[in-house]
Amino acid sequence: MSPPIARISLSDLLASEPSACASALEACRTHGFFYLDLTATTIGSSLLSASERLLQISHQVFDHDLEYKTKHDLVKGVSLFGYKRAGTVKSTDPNLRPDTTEFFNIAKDHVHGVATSRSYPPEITENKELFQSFTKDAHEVGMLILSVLATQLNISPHSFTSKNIFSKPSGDHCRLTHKYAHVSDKHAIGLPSHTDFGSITILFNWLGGLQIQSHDPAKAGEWAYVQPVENCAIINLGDAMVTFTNGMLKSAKHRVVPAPGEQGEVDRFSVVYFVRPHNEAVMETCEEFRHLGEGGKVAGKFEPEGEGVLTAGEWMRQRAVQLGS
Ligand SMILES: O=C(O)CCC(=O)C(=O)O
Ligand SMILES: [Fe+2]
Repeated sequence: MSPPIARISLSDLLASEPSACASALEACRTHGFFYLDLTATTIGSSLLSASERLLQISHQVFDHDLEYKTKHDLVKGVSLFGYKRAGTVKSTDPNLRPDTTEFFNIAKDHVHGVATSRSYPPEITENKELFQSFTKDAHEVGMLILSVLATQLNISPHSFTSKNIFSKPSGDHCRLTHKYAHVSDKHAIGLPSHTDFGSITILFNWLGGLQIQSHDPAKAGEWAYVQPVENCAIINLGDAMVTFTNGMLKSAKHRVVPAPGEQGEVDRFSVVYFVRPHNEAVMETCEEFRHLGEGGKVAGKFEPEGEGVLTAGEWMRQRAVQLGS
């Protein structure tokens, strides 16, 4: 079966290769998801090796008992950084199945000293340099993709990157996830259907289970697996890009289910970086897309409460209570 999303080479994007840049735009206008092949680039190799080391750290940190992990709990409705135990994500699953995934969310601002840090377990604090390089590289790849998309849309290449400045306080974070093996509760779901909140997500996983909704008209509404591909990250856009482009670019719904066959019987890990607009960025449609009218009202888009235009910081405070992504 052919993969449901395109595979685009980072090296081609770095070289502004026209067909790769056009494919990135096409992928973001349709699925909002694509594979990014990281081979043959310095930054890609460094991200791949960092993701492997973060996978090892995930094994260690999640192996502790719940009491150890919950000492570093995130505070629902206040901050999304820290530990989230399994079963606490707002459920959007039609059968209300509990999620079986625990997270550690590690703020970019905490590892780079942009904001005062919070408590994290020693497995995380003792590897600060790794978290620093991973977050910096992942953000840089995110900025490359955002500038490719802007250029392809014939707007200033800085239109999106200027809303995601690394050195400014933001909700950017690295997430380590662990889904328990699917043996105890056959009915459980890994992560219920959601869209990501920010601008762009860079995802590393090693086992199947991630699904997006099929874009094949014959299979409308059906879920399709996006399998891990060696040396590739999975890229997807979040709701902020839907707002900035008035729905021209998509943030696709996705979920994690137990992988089919033997893969479902083992623990599953993923390493994620979420690029989010910096806190003071204004969450409004860029001028160039205003003529699209109501096009921005697409399924899955986060609709904040309240009148007027909000900043990303205010958006995030509202979204924090949902604890999705
Ligand atoms: O683990 C995965 O493959 C996806 C994780 C995800 O969608 C999220 O953390 O928002
Ligand atoms: Fe997600």
